[in-house]
Amino acid sequence: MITLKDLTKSYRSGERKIDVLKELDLEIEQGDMLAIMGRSGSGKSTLLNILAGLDTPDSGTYRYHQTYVSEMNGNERAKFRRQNIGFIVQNYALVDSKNVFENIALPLRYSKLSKKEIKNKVEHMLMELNITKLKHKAVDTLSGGEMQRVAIARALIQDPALILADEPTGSLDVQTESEILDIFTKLNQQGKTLVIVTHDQVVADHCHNTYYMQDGMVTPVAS
Ligand SMILES: Nc1ncnc2c1ncn2[C@@H]1O[C@H](COP(=O)(O)OP(=O)(O)OP(=O)(O)O)[C@@H](O)[C@H]1O
Repeated sequence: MITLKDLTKSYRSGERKIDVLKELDLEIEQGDMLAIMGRSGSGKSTLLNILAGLDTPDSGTYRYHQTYVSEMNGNERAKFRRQNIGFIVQNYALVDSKNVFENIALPLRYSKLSKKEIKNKVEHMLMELNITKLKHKAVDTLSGGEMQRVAIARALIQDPALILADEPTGSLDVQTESEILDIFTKLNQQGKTLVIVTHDQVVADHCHNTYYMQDGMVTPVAS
C-alpha cells in the first residue's frame, strides 16, 4: 500500500541543522495495524506528518498505491489527504466553538453533499462510536475519552483507507485507553490500515507490527 524509500528530512534551528530522517525505508501493507515507538525527538511525528501529506521530505520517495505523494504540490497533497487519510492527535484538536455534530461534519464542509446527506453521515458515525447522546453538546464539556471518540468520528467521516494516530491515548486513563484501542481494532478488522505513534507498550501490543525509530530510521521490533 505504502512504500517509503530513502526519505530524508532536516530542520534548521538557528545555526544548527537537525537531521531527523536519514534515508528511511518503510513498507506498510494494506490492512496492517502498525505501532511506531521511539524516544522523544526521534522523528515519529515528522514521519507521520509526511505520511499524512502535511509535510514533505527533503529527498526520497513516498508512494501510496500507484501514486507518488512525494511528487505532489500542496493542492494535490491536500486533495490526497482529504481522500485517503484520517488523522488523530493526542489532544483531539476539536473546535471549541462548535458542538459535537458540527465538529464531526467539519471535513465535509467542501463536499458536494446535501445537508440531509451530511446529517445522515454524521448520525451514522455518532452511532458507530456510541456517542449519539453527545450530538448537541459543546466539546469543551466532554471527558477526554468522549473528545477522542469525537475526534475519531471526524477522522472517519470521509471513510479514509489509512488512519494515522499520533499518541492517541496519551491523555487517557487506562480504562478509556482500552475502549479507544477496541475501536481501533474494530476499524482494522473492517479493513482500515492504521499507523499509531505511541510511547505506550499496551498500545503496541494491540498492533500487528511494531517499529522502533532511532537515528533517523525505523527498524522492526521482533514480536
Ligand atoms: N517544524 C520544526 N522546526 C524545527 N525543528 C523541528 C520541527 N519539527 C520537529 N523538529 C525537530 O525534529 C526532531 C523530531 O521531532 P518529532 O516531533 O518528529 O519527534 P517525535 O519522535 O515525534 O517526538 P515526541 O515523542 O516528543 O513527540 C526534534 O528534534 C524536533 O525538535
